[in-house]
Amino acid sequence: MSDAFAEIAKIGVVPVIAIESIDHAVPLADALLEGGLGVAEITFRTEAAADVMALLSDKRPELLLGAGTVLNPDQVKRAVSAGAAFALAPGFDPAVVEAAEAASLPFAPGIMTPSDISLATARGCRLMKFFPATPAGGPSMLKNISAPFAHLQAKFIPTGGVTLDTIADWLSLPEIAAVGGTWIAKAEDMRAGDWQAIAAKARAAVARARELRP
Ligand SMILES: O=C(O)C(=O)C[C@H](O)[C@H](O)COP(=O)(O)O
Repeated sequence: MSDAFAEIAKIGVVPVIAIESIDHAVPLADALLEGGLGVAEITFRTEAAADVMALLSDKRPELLLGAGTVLNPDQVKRAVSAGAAFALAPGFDPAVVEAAEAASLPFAPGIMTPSDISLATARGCRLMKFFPATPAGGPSMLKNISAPFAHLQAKFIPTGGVTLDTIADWLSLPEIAAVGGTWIAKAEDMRAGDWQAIAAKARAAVARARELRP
């Protein structure tokens, strides 16, 4: 596993962020860091994503910066030029895996079925996003679909419906590297400039992860 992914597994929580304005970038990063959360997945769900990553890799290099919702090879390139240290996607697209490999960008594709895991592991992936984790069946679903791949040391980041209250259900499984989700940095908190709320949610998530993985 890459250094970036090993670090994510150590932290145990990845905030998934759809950031609407470049003006939110530094205050958001500072809120996460103040909460003790040194990682962020900036998703390509918004226009601002690439500029936000470029700004943060310059101004807040201490934050482990990843690109999320990477849906095509062009976004892999944009993530790399913006200084992202890793990338994730909601689904599995071999063209994206290939582009990430060519760019030496650690990449975790999304999976939801044994077939997805089969395709992704055959393509060399060992860390995968389990999306949408909660509606797809929660921890017991992941436990079952990942069992045949355990000998490959496949690990997962569940996202989709994960909250502070369900972190424990996930992190107690050995095949989980970390949990992810948008509950830490909500769009409405960023819009309202409520950075303290984000710092508090980051702090609570980190504390919960540490309780489970001291
Ligand atoms: O955007 C991506 O690349 C994704 O893979 C999906 C996100 O991680 C989930 O949509 C987060 O889900 P919530 O925490 O329930 O809001």
